[in-house]
Amino acid sequence: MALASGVRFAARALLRPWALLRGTTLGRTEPAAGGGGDGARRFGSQRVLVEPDAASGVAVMKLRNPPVNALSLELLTELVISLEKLENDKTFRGVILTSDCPRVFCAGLDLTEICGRNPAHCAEYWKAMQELWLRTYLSSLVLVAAINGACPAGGCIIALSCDCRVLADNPKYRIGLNETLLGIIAPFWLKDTYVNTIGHRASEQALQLGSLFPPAEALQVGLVDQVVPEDQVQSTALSEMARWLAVPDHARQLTKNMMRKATADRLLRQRDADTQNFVSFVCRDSIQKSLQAYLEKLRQRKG
Ligand SMILES: CCCCCC/C=C/CC(=O)SCCNC(=O)CCNC(=O)[C@H](O)C(C)(C)COP(=O)(O)OP(=O)(O)OC[C@H]1O[C@@H](n2cnc3c(N)ncnc32)[C@H](O)[C@@H]1OP(=O)(O)O
Repeated sequence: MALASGVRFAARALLRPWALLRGTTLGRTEPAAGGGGDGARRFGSQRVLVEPDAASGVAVMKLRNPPVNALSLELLTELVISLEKLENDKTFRGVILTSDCPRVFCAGLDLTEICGRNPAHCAEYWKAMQELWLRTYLSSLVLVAAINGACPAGGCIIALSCDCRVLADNPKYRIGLNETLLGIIAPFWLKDTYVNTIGHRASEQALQLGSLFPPAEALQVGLVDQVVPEDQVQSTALSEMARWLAVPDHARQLTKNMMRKATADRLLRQRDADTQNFVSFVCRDSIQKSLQAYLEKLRQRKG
């Protein structure tokens, strides 16, 4: 597919600077605990743990960037590489995306990547964020999000880019796009992803209010597909996966592409402008002050 190869090309161009991966050990393979054959070997990188099961064709991909899985440049890059590796291996048809950090699925953008940084760094960072979204949103694999913790902002977008979402039933595990509460604005492709999932009116309200939905409300508004007790998140994600994998791949993939291509194309057409817009916005003094104040509040909230 032209679009897929375009995205792959862009990813390669983006990912060529390997120096980016400070201290990563990409491609490392090690036996899973208690594991034996190939199907039980896990691989991944410092911040993304991949547990592949060749027999079922499903891999579990765990985010492990403690304490809160903030989307640092390294984590974004490692996620894209891990996903590409699985997509290129015909053994795999599905990925369950989950967190290795207790109580948090993903805290969204790593605010330290855009606070007090120069415009070039902010641009590089935003391109990596765009790339991860394009990759997940258009992935040929079935992606199921097993949301085992809080899931604000960029974390929510990663979950919404999956095909299906299972959320643990814990009132602290809220999900949504809360950008306005930080004094920032969700870019159009985050908004589009929201609208495609929960509809225009619900998005209009939730985006303006910066709503973070607790599980029952998230289910009601359609942000997640199932809410289950915490100890059943993984098994429910596997059952969901089986349901999706029962459909022939080619028909499901073409249908997914038909549903999502226009939204992705919109970003692909104006990627540079979106990057420039992001950089000039976050580098404003007033926005830097808001972000600093928000980070400070997060730090003080502790304990
Ligand atoms: C055209 C303009 C376009 C702009 C587009 C911008 C798009 C933005 C999308 C985003 O993703 S913005 C980021 C929004 N994220 C949040 O608001 C989440 C903030 N975090 C939390 O609410 C909580 O941390 C949590 C995720 C609910 C977890 O709570 P918990 O009590 O378990 O941990 P904390 O004690 O709060 O945090 C631990 C530690 O981590 C730091 N931290 C938390 N979130 C972030 C983050 N997003 N980036 C960087 N650092 C973060 C926090 O400050 C603590 O640090 P410390 O040094 O240990 O005190």
